[in-house]
Amino acid sequence: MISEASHLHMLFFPFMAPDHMLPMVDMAKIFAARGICVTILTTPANATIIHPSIDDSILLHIIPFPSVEFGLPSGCENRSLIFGHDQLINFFKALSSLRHSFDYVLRDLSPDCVVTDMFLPWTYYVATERGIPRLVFHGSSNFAMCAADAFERCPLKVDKAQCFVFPGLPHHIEMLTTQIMDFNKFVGTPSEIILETFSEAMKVESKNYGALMNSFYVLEPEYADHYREAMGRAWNVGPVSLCNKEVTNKSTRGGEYPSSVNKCLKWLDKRPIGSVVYMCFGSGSLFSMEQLREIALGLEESRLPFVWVVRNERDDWIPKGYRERIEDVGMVIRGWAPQLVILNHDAIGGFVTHCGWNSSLEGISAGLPMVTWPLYADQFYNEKLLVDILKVGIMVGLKVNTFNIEMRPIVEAKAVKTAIRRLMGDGIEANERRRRAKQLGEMAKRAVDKGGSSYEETENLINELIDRKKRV
Ligand SMILES: O=c1ccn([C@@H]2O[C@H](COP(=O)(O)OP(=O)(O)O[C@H]3O[C@H](CO)[C@@H](O)[C@H](O)[C@H]3O)[C@@H](O)[C@H]2O)c(=O)[nH]1
Repeated sequence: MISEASHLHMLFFPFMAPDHMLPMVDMAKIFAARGICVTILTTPANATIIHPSIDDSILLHIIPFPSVEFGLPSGCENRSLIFGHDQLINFFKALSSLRHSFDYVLRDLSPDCVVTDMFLPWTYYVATERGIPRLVFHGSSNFAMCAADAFERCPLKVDKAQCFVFPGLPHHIEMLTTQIMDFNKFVGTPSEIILETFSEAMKVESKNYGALMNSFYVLEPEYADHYREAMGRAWNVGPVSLCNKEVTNKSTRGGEYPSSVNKCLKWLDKRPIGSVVYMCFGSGSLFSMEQLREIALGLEESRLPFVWVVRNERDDWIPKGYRERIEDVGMVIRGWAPQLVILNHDAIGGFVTHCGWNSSLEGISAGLPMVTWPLYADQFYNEKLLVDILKVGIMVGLKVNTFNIEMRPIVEAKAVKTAIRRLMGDGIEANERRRRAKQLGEMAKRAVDKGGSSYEETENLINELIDRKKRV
């Protein structure tokens, strides 16, 4: 039946932010590689980021983005360029105004289905009015989705309680209330726009055709099942980043081939296998100067080789004489790092991550044990999965889920050093963690290979859509 795939047309419309665009473009590539006719819908500035990472098998359809009309600087079309609440509100308003353009695109291209981001809930209504099924992409793990759902449904949320036990989940999961992402805290604050978008997304959640998950069944089987029982149909087609096989694919994933790739590879090639720690906190996480200084000292005191990605632009956190002292052991990358290239280099032996879902899954796919350092959003859920369920993580011990840099307790250099040394050590505990991580990495690769669970789930969805197309 898959030979009929070329007649099927899927339209992908990612939310414009690196953490959502990267996996959705990977997903689009996975379906294109199976012979589906795939179009990615985006705006001019985002098209220049996506273009280097796709080939002719995928069409890019570009619609204008009304930045200036909504009080944003010209060309400001991606959440990574948004500063402050006013801009965030304007960005979401500008996004909603794309409704009409989206409708015209559906009219002109008549795709057989659309895959759109959860942050674009209005796409459900537009697609439904045109009789086109909408698949949603959330960007989170099954575990995080189920935990968030259990929390939202629970009438017994008590603000002052220290601990929250998630009702109805397959495992006994408890977390400090301060670690839970509670959108209700946004009521009456400038971040209310996120709560509104989230509420809109939840309204259509059970009406969607289903969800495309960037995960694989055997990673979190109880939660993949629980998601389907509690929230709706879903296809686990990941880890999607594994579709980037060559170094060039891995490096152009965030846009142009970054200049740091060759420098990084040269540096890593000189290190022994499994000896280097890689530390990165995702596409948008910034730290206070004090925290950066503590990290810098902790890395240095660990006496282990490291690659550390720093997104802050200021550099007054750099301790005196630091650059010279670490010259032979450490590499600090400012801005954007070729993460997939680094994680999959033999020299890397451990990953310090903020537990964004993409990074968590990329670490799993690379077979690496991790130090977990969650900051906000779903990251504390992902930490639970990595540490308590999969047992491949060591917590650094953060207890407050907050976007506010100043509200975060400081992790001191000594704690950074201790966590890293435990991660990279060669005692029984560290070796066991390493063994499990390696095993998960192999499972991830098997899942996306022919006959694996993600390969099969992708095929099942394609066949179902082909059947549907024949019926309508
Ligand atoms: O220098 C960098 C930094 C990031 N990345 C890539 O960017 C993505 C980052 O995604 P993620 O690890 O999920 O982190 P965030 O950017 O922080 O992601 C946001 O979106 C995720 C998916 O919804 C959530 O799980 C997180 O909590 C939320 O912060 C990954 O693919 C990385 O490989 C790079 O390639 N180079």
